[in-house]
Amino acid sequence: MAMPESGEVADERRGTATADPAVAVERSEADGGFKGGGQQQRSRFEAGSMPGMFGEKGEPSLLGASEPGAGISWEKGEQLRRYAVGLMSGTSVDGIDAAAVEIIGVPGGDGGVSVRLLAFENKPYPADVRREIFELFDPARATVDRVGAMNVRLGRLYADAALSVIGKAGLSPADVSVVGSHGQTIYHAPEAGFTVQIGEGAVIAARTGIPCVSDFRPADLAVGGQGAPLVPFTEYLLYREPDRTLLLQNIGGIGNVTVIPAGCGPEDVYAFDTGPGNMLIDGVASLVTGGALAMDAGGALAARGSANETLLGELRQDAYYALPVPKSTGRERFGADYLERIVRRGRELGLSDADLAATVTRLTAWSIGDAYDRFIAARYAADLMIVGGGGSYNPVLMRDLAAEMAARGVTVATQEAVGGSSDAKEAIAFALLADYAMARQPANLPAATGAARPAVLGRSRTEHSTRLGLQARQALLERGYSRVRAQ
Ligand SMILES: Nc1ncnc2c1ncn2[C@@H]1O[C@H](COP(=O)(O)OP(=O)(O)OP(=O)(O)O)[C@@H](O)[C@H]1O
Ligand SMILES: CC(=O)N[C@H]1[C@@H]2OC[C@@H](O2)[C@@H](O)[C@@H]1O[C@H](C)C(=O)O
Repeated sequence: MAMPESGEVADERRGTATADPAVAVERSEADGGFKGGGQQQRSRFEAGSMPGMFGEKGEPSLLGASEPGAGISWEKGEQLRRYAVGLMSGTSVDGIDAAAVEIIGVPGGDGGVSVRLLAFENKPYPADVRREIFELFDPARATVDRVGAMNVRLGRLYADAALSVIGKAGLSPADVSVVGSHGQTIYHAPEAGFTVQIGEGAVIAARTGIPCVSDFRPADLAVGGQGAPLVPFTEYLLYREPDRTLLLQNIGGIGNVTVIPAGCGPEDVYAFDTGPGNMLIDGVASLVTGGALAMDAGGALAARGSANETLLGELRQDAYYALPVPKSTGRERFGADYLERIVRRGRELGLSDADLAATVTRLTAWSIGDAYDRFIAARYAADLMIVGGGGSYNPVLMRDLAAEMAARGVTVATQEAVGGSSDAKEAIAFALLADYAMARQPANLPAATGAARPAVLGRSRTEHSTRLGLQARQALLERGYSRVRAQ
């Protein structure tokens, strides 16, 4: 989605936000940052990890006091403060979300970590890039030469997005300890043990001079997980509360929910993909306008139609909804072919464009309520559902979702309403996941992905010729980041 500059958005939203002090997400007055709450709970991941990483209070540091330019600043006895960039390109293929953040705390340490958003940007993909990515979703057209070329082209675009958001945050590349880049998923086949994200990390590292962590998902797949969803680990770190059970619902191309029980440890958190998010809504908007619209902006099309119960009844029968959790999905199931079948059937039933849009919008909302009934309600009564992702900007979808969840006694709020950012959340998550990767700390949640055990995620690329990038990495290594925990 083509978003305005983050500062403007944040300011505008701040005016309308109904900050809920009970939610464990604090927004900095200055810049819309996040700070993790509930960090007092010790966890399996945290307990005893990397003791003495920063020395006892007052002990001389390895590198002395704050070192501007080393990517971090650190004073005696203080916790490590560093800057990181997170890049996310989701299944909607709308572009690159880039977040520059400040991170304080020890990954995997007792005190937890806090993250503050410094700047956010969304860089829409050039039209030809978006078009070609859609072609690469078709395995027959995703030939090695095309995938290889796009891998490098995206690497360059990601690097430029990172440099841009770094500038916007008032930082220079030398200040940044790591870029975490999710990449663009072009195929996701967890049942076959693989997933493919492209956007070459080596290119990002070379072009920015900053170490880059990419390819987060394969390490989880390698230990039996789905490789998705990965954001729940960061949601556990940043959102958990002692007294309320939260559902964090993302509505991107695909919908996914994270269940964060009141007072939970990491082993209690679970998550799964609920089904299509905006994917079908975008698809209908595009199909009925001959490609002129990439989304149903403001839910305008759906608002003019009505959901058709016959078609809905048929779509609800899709086997995905009943599959046991953990589970993840993508365009392989809910992509172009599925959409064409829906539109064909809708036409048979005499539906207008607007009715089709209203029907797939209602289906997305229904799938989230249905997932609650099947996989959550018997275990936890949720206090609040916090919705992020671009779907939260679709008022028709939000209306339908609020109705679904009200029937189940669950209040629905947007990320903005609790001081977060629907746009920036996943990019922030990949900055934090990269920070954990640099610290060689596990960052998957086995209960979310189905992995047999925690795994250190990501593939690191370092630009060795860049003195400051290397220096930043050295500084992290010297503080114990090289310790690999037994798995
Ligand atoms: N103003 C708006 N009105 C309606 N829909 C919107 C609006 N803004 C964004 N969206 C929807 O949000 C989508 C983008 O959401 P988002 O960026 O969260 O997805 P993503 O990160 O690509 O997906 P995923 O989380 O599945 O990887 C758009 O494709 C569109 O459907
Ligand atoms: C394979 C893949 O890219 N999956 C995405 C997708 O988009 C939403 C949902 O499906 C989620 O499972 C995941 O992304 C988020 C960022 C995650 O890993 O948490």
